[in-house]
Amino acid sequence: MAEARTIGSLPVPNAQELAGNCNGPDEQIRERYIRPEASSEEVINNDHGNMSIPIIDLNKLLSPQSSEEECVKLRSACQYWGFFQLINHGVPDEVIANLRNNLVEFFSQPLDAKKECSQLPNSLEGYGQGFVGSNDQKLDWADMLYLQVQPSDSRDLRFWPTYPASFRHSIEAYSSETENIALCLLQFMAKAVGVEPKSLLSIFEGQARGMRMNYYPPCWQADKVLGLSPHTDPGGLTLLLQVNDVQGLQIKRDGKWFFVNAMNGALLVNIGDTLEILSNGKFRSVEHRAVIHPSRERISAALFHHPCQNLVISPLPDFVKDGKVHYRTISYRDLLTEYFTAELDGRNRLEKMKLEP
Ligand SMILES: O=C(O)CCC(=O)C(=O)O
Ligand SMILES: [Fe+2]
Repeated sequence: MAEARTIGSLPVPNAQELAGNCNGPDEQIRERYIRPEASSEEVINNDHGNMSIPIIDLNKLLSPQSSEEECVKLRSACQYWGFFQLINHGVPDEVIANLRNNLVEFFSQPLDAKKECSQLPNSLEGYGQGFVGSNDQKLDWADMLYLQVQPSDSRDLRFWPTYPASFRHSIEAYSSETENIALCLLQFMAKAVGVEPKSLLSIFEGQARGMRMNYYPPCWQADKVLGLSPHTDPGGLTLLLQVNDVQGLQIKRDGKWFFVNAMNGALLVNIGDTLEILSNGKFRSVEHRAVIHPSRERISAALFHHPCQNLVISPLPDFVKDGKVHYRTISYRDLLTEYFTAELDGRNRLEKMKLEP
């Protein structure tokens, strides 16, 4: 997201270092990291039946005998959950394993080594923390490495780690193996709701993709902090890979948080704001957050698919069959600027764009 390159953020401590220095019962967590909502809101941990997020099989979508039935599941997943676990996605195990190993190794280096790819002033690309706009903003218990990965000529290699030696190659391989997954899903999503597949495809084909690799250090008072504040993703589809075996993603449904048990080998897919608006609300961009483990680090990698920077987003005519437009028009640039800087978090930003029924 080009905006990530032009938005300056206030410097804040490195969370991994902070955690390393204060991980004992005698230490107080700094005030700016204390988040009462981390433990005050109800969390559903039940992973059975209609309480668990849907599983979609890409193979079944692609085979003529099962496609229609799987499309019905996909439609329901996009309408009611905004999230699903994608299995049989075709990304080779080895490509995922290499990325996983390299990420674990990258984050386990001493801080000085990671600082070789530090964010620069006025940019969120590179190694550092998420956007911080004021000195009293609450802080997330996390560090990140954000890279623009596609198109390949937009890469800024200053921020691409050179250690481990195979890291750049791993990101490249993962990025190219996942290239068509989101585009393919978009076509099935359109088909599932009776819309011409080209309508969504043409908006995302060949556009920018960015990868946000999140590092969540453990915290002995894990229920007092948050790894990633509640938010919705701004773009089209996000492919989220849980890198190690520590769970921590929660999504909001009917006012309650649901703990997601990411399946090993699956990719978590979620819908971003742009897709909710384009689909006139048919597909839902769902609020999610990351929580912290008391004794183990957690790593995740989110691959964001963006539309063209200059896109002016409004519901597509194919999705406005009943004649009612439910969202205001907004440029993607403004949407991104709001994502990075606005005070509104969670779904509130998106709610503001809704027109009165
Ligand atoms: O770490 C996670 O599970 C969530 C990451 C996420 O939502 C993001 O990077 O936008
Ligand atoms: Fe997200």
